[in-house]
Amino acid sequence: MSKPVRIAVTGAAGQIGYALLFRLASGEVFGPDQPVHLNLIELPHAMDALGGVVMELDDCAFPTLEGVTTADSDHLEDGFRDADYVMCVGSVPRKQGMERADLLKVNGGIFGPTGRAIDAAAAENVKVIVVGNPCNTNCLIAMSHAPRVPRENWFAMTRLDQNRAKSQLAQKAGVGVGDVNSLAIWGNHSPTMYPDFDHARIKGTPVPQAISDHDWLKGEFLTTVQQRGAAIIKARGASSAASAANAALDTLKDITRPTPEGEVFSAAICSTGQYGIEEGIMCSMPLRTDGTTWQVVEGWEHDEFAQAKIQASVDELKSERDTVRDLLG
Ligand SMILES: NC(=O)c1ccc[n+]([C@@H]2O[C@H](COP(=O)([O-])OP(=O)(O)OC[C@H]3O[C@@H](n4cnc5c(N)ncnc54)[C@H](O)[C@@H]3O)[C@@H](O)[C@H]2O)c1
Ligand SMILES: O=C(O)C[C@H](O)C(=O)O
Repeated sequence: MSKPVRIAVTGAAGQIGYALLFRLASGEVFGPDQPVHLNLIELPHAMDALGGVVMELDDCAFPTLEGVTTADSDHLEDGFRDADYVMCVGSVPRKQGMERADLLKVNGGIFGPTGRAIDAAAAENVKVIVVGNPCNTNCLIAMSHAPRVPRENWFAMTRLDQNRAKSQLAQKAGVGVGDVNSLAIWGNHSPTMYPDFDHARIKGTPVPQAISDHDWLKGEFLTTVQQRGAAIIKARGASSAASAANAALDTLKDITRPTPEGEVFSAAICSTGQYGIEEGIMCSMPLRTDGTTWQVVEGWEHDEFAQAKIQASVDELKSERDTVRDLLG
């Protein structure tokens, strides 16, 4: 049996964790012939609950699950040891009436210790996906405490927003979601995010030609995607979990498999100045990869409307970064 891929998941006993772990263990991401080892991390008081999740993982009898290691948040290095991938879910979700940025006060302090422990214990080429909100800025915090880990190995999750935008466009156009391609999310995982409909395609046709209702594109479409998280909290009484876990798995697939022709994937990455976006902020952009090395898709042109929307989200990211200066390494 080949060497297992080791995936660490923080917050493993939470809602998203419960929707995520069994799919990871089943071989969905790395295939039926690639064993996986799960490193599961939780708060001390949640370790018993995590033990129950581990029992259920055992009881699924997944041939691809080589083993499980558990650690509490007082022993983070044990939890991240030799991890090839880290999925940082562990954090507090918002309640109705809150913005994700309001979570910085309660969640921001998690990600400095997380970054230091990843730096100390994870595998040499570890790749980190931050889900915990506000995910862009939490990722920036963790990354700033992990100088050993290349900047290009850090991702904050905006794939849920991409999935949401594709679904809305497909429904509006009366097509299957698989007919919608090249939809990228720019900026912050917040109400300022910009789903870039200009560069998306429906059955190969640019969206502004496939959907003639441009007022809808510039209005209800944007606000539906931007406010979807809050809408789900209002409807469910809890924040998204299964769709978030699905997007986390999509992100793991996105960064480990070649991007199909005509497609892009969205994740917030550490800007190196692409599109004039200030270096060093974690900004969602259109990406493509050969399965090993990713690039930002260059050369997309934006009209004034799009430029203003993207700039507003970039400005918000800069403001959040300034807010957490004391938490940065
Ligand atoms: N980026 C996205 O698109 C997206 C989508 C959905 C949810 N989220 C965010 O994901 C996070 C988790 O959401 P959830 O619904 O799973 O919440 P949850 O409360 O159900 O689970 C969170 C788990 O994290 C654990 N935890 C808290 N602090 C921890 C720490 N320091 N170390 C390890 N574990 C810790 C808790 O014990 C809990 O079990 C929230 O911040 C939420 O806002 C992001
Ligand atoms: O909106 C939230 O707080 C949860 C998550 O970020 C989402 O987009 O569903």
